[in-house]
Amino acid sequence: MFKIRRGLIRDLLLEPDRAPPYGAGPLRSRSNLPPSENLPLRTNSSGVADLPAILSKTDRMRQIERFAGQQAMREAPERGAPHQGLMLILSSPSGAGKTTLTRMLLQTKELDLTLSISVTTRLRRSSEIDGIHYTFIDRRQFETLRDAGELLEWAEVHGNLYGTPRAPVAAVLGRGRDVLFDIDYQGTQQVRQNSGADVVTVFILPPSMKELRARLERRAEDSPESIAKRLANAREDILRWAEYDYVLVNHDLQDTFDDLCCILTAERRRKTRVREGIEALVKELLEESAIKPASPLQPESS
Ligand SMILES: Nc1nc2c(ncn2[C@@H]2O[C@H](COP(=O)(O)OP(=O)(O)O)[C@@H](O)[C@H]2O)c(=O)[nH]1
Ligand SMILES: Nc1ncnc2c1ncn2[C@@H]1O[C@H](COP(=O)(O)OP(=O)(O)O)[C@@H](O)[C@H]1O
Repeated sequence: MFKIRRGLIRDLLLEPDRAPPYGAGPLRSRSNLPPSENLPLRTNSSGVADLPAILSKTDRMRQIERFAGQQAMREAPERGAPHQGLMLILSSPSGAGKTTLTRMLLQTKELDLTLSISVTTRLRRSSEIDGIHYTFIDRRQFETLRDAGELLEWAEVHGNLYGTPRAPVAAVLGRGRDVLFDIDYQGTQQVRQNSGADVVTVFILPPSMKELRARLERRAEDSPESIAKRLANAREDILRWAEYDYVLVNHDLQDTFDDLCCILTAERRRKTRVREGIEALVKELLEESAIKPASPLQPESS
């Protein structure tokens, strides 16, 4: 079962500044939580978390847990070379929740995801750490990287430049590990063109435009002009939903997170991604079934 501690959800929804950076600190195990924390988390109609609460996991997630060993199987040396990792891309209009979901995925160590840290010319927000959420660079540095071919993809979004450094992504994928991307539709198109079968794309929609605006205002990280620009650009973003493999409506944060875990698990188990390991296992099964059973014991002569 993939567990998120209650405090993390509260921090992410209500006090994003207090949320630990990506991947920081171990999660508490559910069995260590006091009983009052073992309650399902739901957000109310205004999108604010009802507390106290937690994300109990449902049978759906227990099924996922049963398959948790598949990553190890993909990498088992005796079953052949490690499979190339997959690229999980999240996109959404600004404020729909992809940064929050990214944090939850990274905090869930069992998922074993590595974030692709983009470079950007945007100004750093107060809640962001250079080198963890983004690497903040100026336009000249960005253009140097881009012109040297060091970016896997890049785009201009809301008047700023964003790009994915190529080398770290290749290194992680080459070790058979999966990489998580928080990039826009333009970047998604470029990655898909270059990396086709290894790419899984998920589009996150807000439940309503009213709620999208409310989330951007509650996040309180951008100027009113910047929020207005993000809302104006949301129309164009939203229209891109059909280009994605999966589309989720982020009404309840826990439900959306659960759905993402299901998508990731199913995609990891695709026949094309586990073929080498399964072929080796099937060979062993066939060899084992061909071994003749030992002959029955002869009765001792008196
Ligand atoms: N193409 C591309 N888009 C990116 C990259 N990094 C971030 N973005 C997108 O840029 C947009 C703006 O991101 P950000 O400034 O963090 O604002 P937010 O979406 O309001 O949190 C979002 O749609 C991100 O997904 C990148 O490396 N490449
Ligand atoms: N399902 C949800 N219900 C209520 N608030 C949410 C939900 N998902 C995210 N939020 C909040 O909405 C705001 C914007 O989310 P964020 O993850 O920063 O969006 P994005 O990265 O897509 O711009 C944040 O304050 C976050 O805590």
